Amino acid sequence: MTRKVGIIGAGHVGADVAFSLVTQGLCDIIILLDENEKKAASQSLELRDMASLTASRVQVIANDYSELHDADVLVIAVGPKTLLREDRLEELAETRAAVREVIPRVIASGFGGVIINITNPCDVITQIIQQTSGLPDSQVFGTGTSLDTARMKRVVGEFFGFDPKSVTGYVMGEHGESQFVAWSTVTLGGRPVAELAGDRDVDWAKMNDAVRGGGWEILQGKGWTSFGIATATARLVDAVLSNAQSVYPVSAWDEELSVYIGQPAVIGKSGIVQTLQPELTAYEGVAYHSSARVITAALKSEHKK
Ligand SMILES: NC(=O)c1ccc[n+]([C@@H]2O[C@H](COP(=O)([O-])OP(=O)(O)OC[C@H]3O[C@@H](n4cnc5c(N)ncnc54)[C@H](O)[C@@H]3O)[C@@H](O)[C@H]2O)c1
Repeated sequence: MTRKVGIIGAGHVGADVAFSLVTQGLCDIIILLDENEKKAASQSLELRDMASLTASRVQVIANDYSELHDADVLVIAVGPKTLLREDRLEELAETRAAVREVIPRVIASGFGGVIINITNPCDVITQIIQQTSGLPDSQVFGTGTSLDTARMKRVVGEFFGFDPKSVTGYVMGEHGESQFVAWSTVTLGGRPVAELAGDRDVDWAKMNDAVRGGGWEILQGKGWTSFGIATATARLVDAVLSNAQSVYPVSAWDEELSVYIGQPAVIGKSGIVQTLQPELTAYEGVAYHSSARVITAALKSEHKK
């Protein structure tokens, strides 16, 4: 069976997602789309240059929306004119307009696969994509707190001197300023971090800030972030293509709060199989609800103008 993946937005993030998929041989065909057609064509040409060097063959096609009709997965990575903003919500006016322009074209192609959204503000844009597409909410999800969770694993792993892969647990809530590390879920080798810290004086709030501020720190130096999110997205694309039933922290629909928000969810071939709300402490529960309010307020902000 041919595994076909579309990517809209051939900038830093979209191109690095394609690069990850090609180098890891995770799909057979990539459709790269961008309003800057020259850029999408160049990116695809460079990716095709890799064909003789990678283990498996991946076909890359540029700028043809009609090719999406039988794609299994579509990654949204369109961006605003400038990325240098500390709060991702500031991208909303531009990125909302961009997805409202591209999604009807996607649906017109006959696309019926799973949409994975990266574009910021991720949770808000994911909801707009779902509403605009008319696809079931399980078939549309965002990368959400995947990247923040990877950052948390780096911060915690480096603090305790462990491989970040040995850290389990989740960052939850908005992929933005109101996110929080759900410390009660974080373990190292099965032991809760608080227990492992023992008598050490750990500044948990500072660690939380290091996780939340990680993206801004990178943006200030290089102007964009892409390696982490591209790697996380490649894992999610693979989870859909292989019907993995794996758990990832993504922006999934919360039925009770009527909002897309970062939480652990099981990913399979039709998208979200189920969400798995961990048992949070009272403090974390409050943080989750207040983060949901931030996302909802951003969604409603358009109607106030
Ligand atoms: N969710 C996450 O964890 C995460 C991490 C990093 C970046 N991002 C977000 O990803 C997005 C892309 O970032 P980037 O660094 O690749 O930006 P970029 O400027 O390098 O690329 C964005 C691309 O989108 C294209 N584009 C804009 N409007 C379009 C439209 N209507 N149709 C087709 N193409 C369009 C642009 O031409 C450009 O090539 C941003 O919103 C950024 O904030 C999210």
